[in-house]
Amino acid sequence: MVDSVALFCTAGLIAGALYWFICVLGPAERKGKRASDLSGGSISAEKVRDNYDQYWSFFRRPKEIETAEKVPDFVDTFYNLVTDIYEWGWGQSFHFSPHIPGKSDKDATRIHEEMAVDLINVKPGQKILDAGCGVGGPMRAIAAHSKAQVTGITINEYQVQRAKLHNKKAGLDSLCNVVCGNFLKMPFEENTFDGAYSIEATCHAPKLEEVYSEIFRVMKPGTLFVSYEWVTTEKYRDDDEEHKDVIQGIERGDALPGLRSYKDIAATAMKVGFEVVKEKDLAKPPSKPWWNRLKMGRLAYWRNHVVVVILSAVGVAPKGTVDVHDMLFKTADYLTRGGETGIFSPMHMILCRKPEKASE
Ligand SMILES: C=C(CC[C@@H](C)[C@H]1CC[C@H]2C3=CC[C@H]4[C@H](C)[C@@H](O)CC[C@]4(C)[C@H]3CC[C@]12C)C(C)C
Ligand SMILES: C[S@@+](CC[C@H](N)C(=O)[O-])C[C@H]1O[C@@H](n2cnc3c(N)ncnc32)[C@H](O)[C@@H]1O
Repeated sequence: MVDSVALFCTAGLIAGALYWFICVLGPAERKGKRASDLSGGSISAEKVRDNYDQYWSFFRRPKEIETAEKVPDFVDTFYNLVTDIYEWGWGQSFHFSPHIPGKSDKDATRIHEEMAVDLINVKPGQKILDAGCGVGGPMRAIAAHSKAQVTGITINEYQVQRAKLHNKKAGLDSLCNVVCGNFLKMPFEENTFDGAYSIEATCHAPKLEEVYSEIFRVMKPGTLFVSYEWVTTEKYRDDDEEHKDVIQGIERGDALPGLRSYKDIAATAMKVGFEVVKEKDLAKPPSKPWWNRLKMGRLAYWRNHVVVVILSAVGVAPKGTVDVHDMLFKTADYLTRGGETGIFSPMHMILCRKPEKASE
């Protein structure tokens, strides 16, 4: 009798601990995405592994990535694979921000987002564009802070669903609108927006010129656009094998058709007709390292790895989730090396104005 009570209690304890380990521990945000909800985005569970293989095949045939028309599909596949893992392990804002001593990661993220909308100087009620909006973390912070009407665009249908759900839950759906589409060919009339911003998203465009000229087209004359760009810095040397290895690692783990040099950003903005108001690498001192958060998370990544392996084995998470998680695990390391060596920045800020007159 005593033996069976002990057995029952032990089984209960183990089940409770497993539930806590898998379902409760882990989400980056309070009430955020749980490990037990990991999916392949818009891809059905049984196709996740195939899509992961297809993602990698782009890198085995780099010419495919160079063919600009294939890139949006490749990026869409990537975000089907990673969106849930990002939300679970990072939160609703898919970008970096400088570490701020004494502030939480959540506050540092929000401050970095609010800075973008403060730079473009918009008034309550004005219409602004978020080019590459993810699941809308920045959009909600920016709408709440500025009271502007934000329209986000993302290539990934699953992100649109997630963003709309979050907007509604946050009570911000009257200020935030999300559409599925390609930022290289946006479904908006010219001269529509009173401002635009893009946070760590235009790096996915095969040609920066194409996305900048499209953003330029939909902005009203005299309005401002700010972008936080992923770039190689002046410290990057393409004859240094270690540098090349780090940058290639970042490209492969983050669906990038090719990282650009910081020098190309302002040149491209001017080429499409923008006037450059300000340009600054926000990662440079006195900013504190943006990669601190990635490094500090290492213990949690190991725990996440165990959780993902268990959930895939029992069929709760799609097969292939372990591979996707491993890919992110590796990219975290490349990104950290990029930050520590100073050869890479994910926050090269450029602020541009569309001139009042085309000839200005
Ligand atoms: C701007 C882009 C995405 C930037 C970041 C939001 C993501 C880059 C690398 C991602 C992650 C790496 C490690 C993952 C970890 C192994 C897992 O357990 C939990 C999620 C990670 C922390 C994940 C979270 C998002 C990133 C930091 C790109 C794509 C242009
Ligand atoms: C790293 S996420 C950043 C999301 C958001 N800015 C944030 O900080 O949370 C990059 C975003 O760019 C979007 N994106 C990439 N290429 C795109 C394209 N061609 N058209 C529209 N969106 C695109 C992705 O779908 C994703 O939402």
